[in-house]
Amino acid sequence: MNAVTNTAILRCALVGTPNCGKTALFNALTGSRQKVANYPGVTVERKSGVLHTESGLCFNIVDLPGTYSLRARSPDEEITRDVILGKLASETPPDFLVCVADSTNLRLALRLVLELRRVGRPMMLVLNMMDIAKKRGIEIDTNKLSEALGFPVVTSIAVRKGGTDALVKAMDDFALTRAGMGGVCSWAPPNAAELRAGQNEADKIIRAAVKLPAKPDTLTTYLDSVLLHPVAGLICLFAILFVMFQAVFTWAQPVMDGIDAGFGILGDLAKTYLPAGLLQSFITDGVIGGVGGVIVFLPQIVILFFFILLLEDLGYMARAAFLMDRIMGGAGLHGRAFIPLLSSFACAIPGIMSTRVIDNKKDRLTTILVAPLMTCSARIPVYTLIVGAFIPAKTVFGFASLQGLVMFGLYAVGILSALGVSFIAKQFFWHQEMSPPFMLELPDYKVPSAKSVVLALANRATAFLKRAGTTIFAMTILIWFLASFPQAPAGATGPAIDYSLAAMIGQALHPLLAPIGFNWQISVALIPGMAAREVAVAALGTVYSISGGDAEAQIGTLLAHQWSLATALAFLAWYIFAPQCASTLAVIKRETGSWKWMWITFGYMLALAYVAAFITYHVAVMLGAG
Ligand SMILES: Nc1nc2c(ncn2[C@@H]2O[C@H](COP(=O)(O)OP(=O)(O)OP(=O)(O)O)[C@@H](O)[C@H]2O)c(=O)[nH]1
Ligand SMILES: [Mg+2]
Repeated sequence: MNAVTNTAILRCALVGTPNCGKTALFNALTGSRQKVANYPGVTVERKSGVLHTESGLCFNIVDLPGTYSLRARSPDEEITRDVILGKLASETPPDFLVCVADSTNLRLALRLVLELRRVGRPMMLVLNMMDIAKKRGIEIDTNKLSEALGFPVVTSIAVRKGGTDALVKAMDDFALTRAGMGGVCSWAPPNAAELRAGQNEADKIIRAAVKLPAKPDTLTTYLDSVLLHPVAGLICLFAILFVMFQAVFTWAQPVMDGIDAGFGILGDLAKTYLPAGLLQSFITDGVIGGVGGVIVFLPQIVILFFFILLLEDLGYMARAAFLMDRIMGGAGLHGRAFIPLLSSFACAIPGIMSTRVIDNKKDRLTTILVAPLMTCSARIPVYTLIVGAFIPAKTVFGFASLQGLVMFGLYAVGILSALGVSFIAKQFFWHQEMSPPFMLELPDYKVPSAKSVVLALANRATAFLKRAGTTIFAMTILIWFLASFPQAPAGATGPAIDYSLAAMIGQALHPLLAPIGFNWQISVALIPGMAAREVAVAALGTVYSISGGDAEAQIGTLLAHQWSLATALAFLAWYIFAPQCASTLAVIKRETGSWKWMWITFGYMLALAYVAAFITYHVAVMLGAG
């Protein structure tokens, strides 16, 4: 046996069934901040991190997507299988496997563990979620379990401080006693008899080592009787979504006003202390009018994510998927599409990536095709700006804010059009094939951990601010430059911006966009808006403040004076559909491996955007909103 030197790096992979807490363990061991949530299929990529233990060993830990078996069906499960079997050319195979099991669901876990044992890689087992198992009165004899399995077994609580100490110690011991790990690795898909034998052995081991309580988890059973009820459940789902959107609109307002006032003071300071001229214009019109105009929306984004994170951690998301399965199935969407589509409320990019959990290729493509129609958080600034400027802040039905309702409506149109497009795609591309039945394990409800919600929120907020400071800032500089140069000739009478490059570009595009009610200022905001949707807000802010709008006025007030209601509504309609985000298109190309699907998405969204804006504009004008 080779001796393990203290400088050796040991590669280990975290393997287990979906939702057993692999990523929570990975984060605890390596100090990473990968996404953890209470539903199966959160992790869809391999991620690695490093753990240095007190004894001086160094582990390279790989977190993998969850899987029930090595007979991979979906792209995320294939990643796990390939890493375990060492089939990835780009990656050294793991030295050993750390199997992670949900202690409250050992039967499922052991089936995978026994399958993994046959692969022949050195392995150990971690019984995670021991806190929940204890609370439920599940008793597990780890010594007996280890004896029956033939490798070490330890317990852990991934989400508690110190909850992984025993695991780290066991990993150290394991590495030191099994120096020079390697071993032959082979795997062939098990046949029916082998599968049955595996389940029998798992049951036998459980009988010997586990004592289950007489009473199962009553809280989950009780909550599910309401939340999964075909009628009461749907009512709850819609009530939750309604509260969420009302909150995004009303709770955020005071903080947004505060931030806005802050930028107002900064603008005044810049005006007072900077000499009038290009630098002053750059700071007030470009940076404050543009980037500041986007940062104002941080509170709304934080509130939206707060709700999403809470529901994810609670274990509600998989229930919502279950409830929506019938409706989605009618539109030709697989039940498993729900979570990817829901993640797309945050951003279409992780949404599209999480379609990897869908095993049927056609179902996966349909989901990718419609994911960008879900209202991502980058649309929030655009929607809020227009809704805030054009829809009166009234209370209707005695309790609901009209602006909140309109916002809810915009989201609803996004969802309905996603259902419509998937229905048509199903007919058009794959002639209504039957989807395989929907199977998604429902996780137990868990009390969300305040720490993980706060950390995840901080992550989201930083990401948003970083975007504002990079992409949006860069695009704002571009717009400011285009809108400021060339400068007006001496003796010019009109506003300086009319002589600028921006005006030239805007005027050139205008004939194309005039039929949908867009003026040249909007036209010029659309191209840099491809970098990120919020850029449109920054761009309008910059263009209108350079146009010599009242410097003190908020961009919303300016727009309310400059645009007709019909134009504002057409702009909203455009933003529901427009393929305004280049990164989303790039991810579609990467995930489908073809340019074709990227162009199909781009084309159909552009066509929908144009048609929707056209109809909205002309109907609004006919109704007298022109
Ligand atoms: N109470 C408790 N909750 C835990 C523990 N470990 C994980 N969780 C929670 O269990 C849920 C699932 O955790 P994840 O780490 O996302 O699970 P995963 O195995 O990575 O899931 P996939 O990536 O979907 O395969 C989350 O809500 C975690 O906060 C634990 O030891 N105790
Ligand atoms: Mg995970």
